[in-house]
Amino acid sequence: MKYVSTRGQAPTRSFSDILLAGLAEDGGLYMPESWPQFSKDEWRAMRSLSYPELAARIIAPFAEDSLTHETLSKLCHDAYARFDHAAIVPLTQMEDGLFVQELFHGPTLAFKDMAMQLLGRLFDHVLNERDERVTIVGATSGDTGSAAIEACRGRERLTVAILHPEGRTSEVQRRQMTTVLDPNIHNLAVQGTFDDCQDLVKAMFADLPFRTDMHLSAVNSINWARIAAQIPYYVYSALQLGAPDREVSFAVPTGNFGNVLAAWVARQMGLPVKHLCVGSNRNDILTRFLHSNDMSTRKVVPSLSPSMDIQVSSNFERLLFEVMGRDAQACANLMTGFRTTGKMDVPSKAWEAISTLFSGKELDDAATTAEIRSLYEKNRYLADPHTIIGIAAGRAFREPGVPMVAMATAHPAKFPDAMREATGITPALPPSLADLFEREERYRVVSNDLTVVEDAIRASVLANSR
Ligand SMILES: Cc1ncc(COP(=O)(O)O)c(C=O)c1O
Ligand SMILES: N[C@@H](CCOP(=O)(O)O)C(=O)O
Repeated sequence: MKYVSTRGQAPTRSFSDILLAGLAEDGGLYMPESWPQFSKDEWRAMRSLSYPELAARIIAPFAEDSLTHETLSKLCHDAYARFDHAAIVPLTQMEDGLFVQELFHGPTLAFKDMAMQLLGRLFDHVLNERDERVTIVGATSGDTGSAAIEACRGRERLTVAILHPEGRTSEVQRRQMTTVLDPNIHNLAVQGTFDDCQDLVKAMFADLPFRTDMHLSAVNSINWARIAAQIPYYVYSALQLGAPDREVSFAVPTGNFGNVLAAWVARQMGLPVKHLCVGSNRNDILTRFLHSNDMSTRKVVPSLSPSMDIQVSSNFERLLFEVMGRDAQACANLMTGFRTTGKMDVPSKAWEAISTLFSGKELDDAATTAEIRSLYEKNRYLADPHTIIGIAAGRAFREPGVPMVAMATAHPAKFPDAMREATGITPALPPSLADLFEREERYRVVSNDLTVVEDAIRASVLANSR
């Protein structure tokens, strides 16, 4: 499979090239040239596969120019060996027609492990083959950072610098990042929001001398490999619920739009996905857009679901590119306009195509707490403040005869204060993290300034190469 940029001004590349490149040189996001297709019989045959085998089968067509099936299969088996549930992504019925799929059984207790455990191994494999090293820069609102750090710690060919917004993650999330003291891991607490961190990452990629010097690479969902590795769990639950002989819908709590985009990709590949429902907190740019074509940024408000405190959803660009008939120039114009004005005038035809398939529901903090409490009282199920937003969205748009699967994106123990407030229960961290609050922390506070951040990263790379 070859990959093209959504902005049309970067060279077409292979899977391993885009794995290492992360963001295209023209500022665009890489997309596969075409969508791999599976026939109904091929989907049916996947029902008997274990999760790692299914993941290898789904990802293979995206990576066939770079990895043999045997290599990919081995990497998938290794990646999911560390998960603490036999099913990897267990599916539970919550109510009539409403299911919850748990994606948080990996080492850092959030759905990011699903892709990141594979990504760390893919980086290692490709860099060993090429005898190269890279510097990974990532932005996190709480979960991507710890998942990336856990997947990349101690890997010789990787230096990792993760930017998080100072004081805007939960304490558990921060400590999961800052207590990892391996010499190749560097945490920067930026005095700003997640959107500032993401802007800094994109600005580092746009600074070509810095990008080339540092051999920059990305672990955020701007990296296509992240999206590819998030597709299999949608396939897994759809097959369990009767696909390809029955339609299924998904509900996903949304921030950077990477998770739900993977569900949309599964649909592009022929999986019968009827509807995609996204949930947001008060930072509701995406749900506002779906309701009324209002894609305008507002000030980010801290919420009980900090990982979704995002205004600029990177992956929306990929969807836009596709629904505008892959017109890269039109896509580039819209993205440049959005960056300068904070408002995007999505053509009405594109908006209609998107809002026919996607629906959105917003929950403020009070509603989030009430929903956590009510689900616990009815089902004795503890849903974290992100997951509950997806469940509420799924419930709102459920249709008779079409199973709705809501994605449980984080373990409730990552957000103890919110859980205690809603239910009176403080969920325990698993034994691997039981001493998290006694561990030493290491991070550096930096201003929201490109030069300051680049200098800090240069120093980290130098220190790691000694
Ligand atoms: C727990 C949790 N839920 C939901 C989201 C939103 O996912 P996405 O950014 O892929 O839309 C995130 C952050 O990405 C998260 O960490
Ligand atoms: N919510 C995310 C934000 C970054 O998202 P990504 O999927 O693009 O890495 C986080 O937890 O950091």
